[in-house]
Amino acid sequence: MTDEPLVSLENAEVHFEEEQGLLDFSDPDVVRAVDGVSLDIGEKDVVALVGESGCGKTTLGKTTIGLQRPTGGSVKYRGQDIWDAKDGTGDVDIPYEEIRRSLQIIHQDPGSSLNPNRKVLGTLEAPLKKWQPNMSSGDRRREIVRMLEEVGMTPAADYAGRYPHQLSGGEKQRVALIRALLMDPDLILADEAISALDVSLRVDMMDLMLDLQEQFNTSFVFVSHDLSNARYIASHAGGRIGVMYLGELIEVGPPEQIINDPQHPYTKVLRWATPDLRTTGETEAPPVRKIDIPDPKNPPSGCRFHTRCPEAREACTQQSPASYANGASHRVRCFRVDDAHEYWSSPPVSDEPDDQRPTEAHST
Ligand SMILES: Nc1ncnc2c1ncn2[C@@H]1O[C@H](COP(=O)(O)OP(=O)(O)OP(=O)(O)O)[C@@H](O)[C@H]1O
Repeated sequence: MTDEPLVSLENAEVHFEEEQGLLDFSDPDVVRAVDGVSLDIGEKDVVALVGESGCGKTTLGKTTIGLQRPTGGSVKYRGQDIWDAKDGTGDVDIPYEEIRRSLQIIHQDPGSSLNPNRKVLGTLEAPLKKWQPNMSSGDRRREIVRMLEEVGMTPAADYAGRYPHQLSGGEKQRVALIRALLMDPDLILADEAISALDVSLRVDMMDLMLDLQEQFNTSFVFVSHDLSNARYIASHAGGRIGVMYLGELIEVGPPEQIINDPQHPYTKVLRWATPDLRTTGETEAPPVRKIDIPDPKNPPSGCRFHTRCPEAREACTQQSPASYANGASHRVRCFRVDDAHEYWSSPPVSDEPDDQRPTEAHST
């Protein structure tokens, strides 16, 4: 990693206002999809984002690559605020076009991101024509053949002439991956890029991404709801796992730390919920006080996990934990990593019904 992060999020938030009917005059509900997330991504870095459905992984991933405008905080590419570059405000050192090319995405469903009426050759020629207009047609084709062979789609000439419906799910995803790589990106967001594939093909696809990541010196943000897959990618790439809960990044660190010695009680729940990662001492019952996930439109006050957390104390209901450093590359949003915090002298929470507790929305 160089000193300047490739992408840097500072206190980023994305709050979505729910759509309302014309004759609804009340204030719209707001979903806090991403809240107060700070994260640096370096060159050749890999961050696997995990968490339950709806916790904000995709929104955070899209914010990281400049596809989602944050409603608060900042997102910078090599020190350049992405949205200042887009809007032409302030001193723009890196043009938006350059940022757009450098930050790419591959989607969960490659079928819908490939034009059904375009052969593979046409799909892959488009980015080269746009970003390398001086490249001769022959060189373009040579490059595409080389990439198809690289990802195991041989004979390449045969695959180049196929339409998306003539490809398997894994082959479509490989074409989407080549298309992103042909832009010569610095960072690729792989948004649940393997979840639609047959289980037997997922490891192959992850291995391919790891190979290409290494070969092209690309950084990856890998979004997954599966902690095992996140561990596989992050540990093979020497990267990190980031755990999200209700819009917040509650723990981020090296995979072996996150899996073998998680510090946030919610990370322990995720590990418990992943059968092949459960440790022998773990119980049959999930390590939570309550199963129900709170409504992201009305998240709990203080620590968002306190309503389910078996370790929660009164302090957790009142204050939102900072992101504490716990070693060089490990951060945790939980008072328990701060030996001096008043949490330790505060009484355990009583299990009164949630509706008797103040929420952020009600208490402000
Ligand atoms: N464009 C939008 N408008 C309104 N709400 C949105 C929008 N996009 C996402 N949300 C809401 O923001 C929250 C986070 O969604 P997001 O898709 O980022 O979560 P996720 O962790 O990726 O979920 P999943 O694993 O189910 O894809 C959810 O409550 C979702 O309904």
